[in-house]
Amino acid sequence: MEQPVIELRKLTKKYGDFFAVDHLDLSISKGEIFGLLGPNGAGKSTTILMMLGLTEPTSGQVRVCGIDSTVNPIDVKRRVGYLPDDVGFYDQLTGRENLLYTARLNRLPRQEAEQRVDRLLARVGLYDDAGKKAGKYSRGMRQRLGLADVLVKNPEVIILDEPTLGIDPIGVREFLELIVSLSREEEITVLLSSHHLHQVQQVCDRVGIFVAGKLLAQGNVAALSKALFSDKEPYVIEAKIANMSSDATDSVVEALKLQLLGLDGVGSVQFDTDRFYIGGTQNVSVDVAHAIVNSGLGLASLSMKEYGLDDIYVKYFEGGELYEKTA
Ligand SMILES: Nc1ncnc2c1ncn2[C@@H]1O[C@H](COP(=O)(O)OP(=O)(O)OP(=O)(O)O)[C@@H](O)[C@H]1O
Repeated sequence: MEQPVIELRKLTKKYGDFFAVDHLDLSISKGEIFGLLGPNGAGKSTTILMMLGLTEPTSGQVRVCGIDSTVNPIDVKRRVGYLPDDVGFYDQLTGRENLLYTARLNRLPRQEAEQRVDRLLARVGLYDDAGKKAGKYSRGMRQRLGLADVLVKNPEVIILDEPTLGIDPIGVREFLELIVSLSREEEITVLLSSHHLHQVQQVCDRVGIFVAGKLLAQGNVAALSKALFSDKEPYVIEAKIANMSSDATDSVVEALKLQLLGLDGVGSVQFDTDRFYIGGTQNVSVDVAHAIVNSGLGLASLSMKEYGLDDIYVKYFEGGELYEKTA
């Protein structure tokens, strides 16, 4: 198997007795867009600082592009573009001059630098504003200029720390689309740290849920719900019965409950007023629909709930109730 581009092993950072990052294991492959999702104070920025070699781990290992960030931070810096939530530019210089300055710091020959800078300005949609002073850029424009700035050195990895803070919704969408197309076209590995669930969900191939210094789970949304809700039933089907009026249907409902409970993958069946709630480990909606119709009851509607990132968010980030069924 190809070596991961980002690899953390038991990575730990303590401040006194406090674990800011607690034995973190994580592997990110080439070209992957990985979302580090966690509330404020979870330890995301500390983890990023260790990846960049800007702060030393208390214990554990961090390798980026096969290089130990703690031992060779300068080599890592050459290959990694880091975009913080607010990039510092020279406000009196134009967007283009700022990028050319970065190119000079990275020792790009002048002609190559000019060509690359113009290509990048066009790529991030700032070509027409390239002659404006950076100090006059909007927040969204600054972040796009920031992205062009990290791309000047042709990085293998881009690390973005809350890159969309303070950008309006259209700007956010454009920015995220840009990240995805860059990653796909140039096989750049992306680590996106954020506490915005929906943004992470929109663009990331995999997500890691990071709370109190620990990675609680990682994977795509389906894998995450499985990992985080394995104690629960991952599927809940709600079936609403039409014309529930007669007492005569009580016996039908009772018989149906037993029949539904007998279906493969069903763990629980509840009935309340005019609807069944069928919980289980599989999506059995077709079987449920057949059973209800065959019992002679009318089926008004059938809907299925799968645990998704929303539930994860409520559970881990807002401390609320996960899911409540009417008893
Ligand atoms: N230099 C430091 N000294 C002591 N504690 C620190 C230091 N830096 C960070 N911490 C603590 O470590 C924890 C993790 O902080 P970190 O900034 O990594 O979180 P985060 O997930 O990036 O949150 P945010 O989104 O708010 O930046 C926090 O409780 C923070 O107070």
